[in-house]
Amino acid sequence: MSLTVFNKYLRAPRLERAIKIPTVAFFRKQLNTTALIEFGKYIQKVFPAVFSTEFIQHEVVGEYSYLFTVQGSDPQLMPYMLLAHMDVVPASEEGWKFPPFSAEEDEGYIYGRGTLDNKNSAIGILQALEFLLRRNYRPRRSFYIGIGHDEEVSGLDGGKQIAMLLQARGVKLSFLLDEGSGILDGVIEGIKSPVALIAITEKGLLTLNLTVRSDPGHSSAPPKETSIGILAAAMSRLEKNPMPRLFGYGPELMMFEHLASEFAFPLNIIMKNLWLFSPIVSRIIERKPAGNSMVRTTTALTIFNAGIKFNVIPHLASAAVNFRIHPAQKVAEVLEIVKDTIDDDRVEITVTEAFDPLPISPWDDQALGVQIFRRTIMDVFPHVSSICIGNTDSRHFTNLTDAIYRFNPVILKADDVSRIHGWNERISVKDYEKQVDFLFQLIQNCDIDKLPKPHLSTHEL
Ligand SMILES: CCCCCCCC/C=C\CCCCCCCC(=O)N[C@@H](CCSC)C(=O)O
Ligand SMILES: [Zn+2]
Ligand SMILES: [Zn+2]
Repeated sequence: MSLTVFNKYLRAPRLERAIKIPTVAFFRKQLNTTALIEFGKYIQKVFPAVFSTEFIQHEVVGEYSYLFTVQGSDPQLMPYMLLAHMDVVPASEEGWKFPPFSAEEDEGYIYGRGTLDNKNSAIGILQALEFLLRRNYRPRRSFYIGIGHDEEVSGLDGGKQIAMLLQARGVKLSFLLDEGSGILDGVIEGIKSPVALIAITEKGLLTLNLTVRSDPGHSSAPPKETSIGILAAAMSRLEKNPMPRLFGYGPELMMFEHLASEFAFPLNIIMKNLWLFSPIVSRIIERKPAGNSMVRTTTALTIFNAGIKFNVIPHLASAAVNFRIHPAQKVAEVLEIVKDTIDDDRVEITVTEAFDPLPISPWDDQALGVQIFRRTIMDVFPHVSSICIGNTDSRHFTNLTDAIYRFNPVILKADDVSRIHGWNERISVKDYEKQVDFLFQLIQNCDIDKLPKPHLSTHEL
């Protein structure tokens, strides 16, 4: 059942009102809890059927996160899970066309923090379910919905607690769908038509704190080197010496091979023969930030702190560097390279957070999740497997399933990727309604007895 005519329950105003609630997460334990509470009240108000249907249980986990258990009518079918988060990264008004929590609509776009990451999924999932319930739909297959409250600051108190609760209950999932990729339109140079990339793994992460201590003193008689100068030099070395190219050593190889037929001649031949051309291809792809993130472990200098007054030499300078680890590398190896690159004992290096790249989810035609996604997006976009360049709450669920997929059915154009965590994050009203439609259909497709026979290759879809 496709939604050609949108019902009022599927339209965007519910997302707009959710965007206006500033559920900002600054650091772990530094969350706008007033807004998180308001968000909880808001979803109860606008999704009454979700909260009152007798076969749906809702629980508040870790004070602000939500877990919904939708009891299907057939207990023989293995459940699945839809995951999203309500928290957002901070946004200052500077640089935005409209204030980031205004949800202003302009030329068909809703502007605001969380429109892509990730209130579009949180509200979209609940909105699709609310609509199904109002049509008296009772799912056959049970499923869980997790709406985390601290994904942007690690997910340890929200998403992870949900995962632990389900694990303690002995739950096993047939698959899990989270944010983390999208339908790319003009993002990959050389491909004209939109492609739906479903991320089957997720990069690892390493955040380091760098500290330099030196003697404080009067700025009128400065030493040759200060804590700021030493630290700045170390940071600059890290930025000027990117991590090695690893293109072709992870699932991105498969992704580009799958995509080969979407490229025009001669790129299609080149992409089909990456065993030979990957050194050249990686040099082309790395020129843009999103492409670079596919090619290597990325290095991002994100925090720099030092000094209190213009005429005081500071004792302490500290900074943070955030690495996103390519699937072919591990934390330990990245740390070794960092130490060699900095090569200065005066720079104290401490690990703030670290985890290796996530396991690769099944991508064969037999995997239920794959069949469902094929079915749900088949008529609209070709799809291929990919890597999620950011991190998601789904990484806390590896004990519940090996089939974790990261995909938002939202069209991302070339300039959209930088809007995520950046200025002018936005979603078109049309795209949001399509996302709800996708979720509405996906829930129903999970109940189909026999899914269509898989196609042999992705470009046939
Ligand atoms: C050849 C070019 C290919 C380019 C592919 C780019 C695909 C981009 C598609 C979507 C954007 C990625 C969004 C990732 C979602 C990340 C969610 C998030 O922000 N998570 C936080 C978690 C912090 S706790 C570790 C994060 O910082 O990653
Ligand atoms: Zn997110
Ligand atoms: Zn994010």
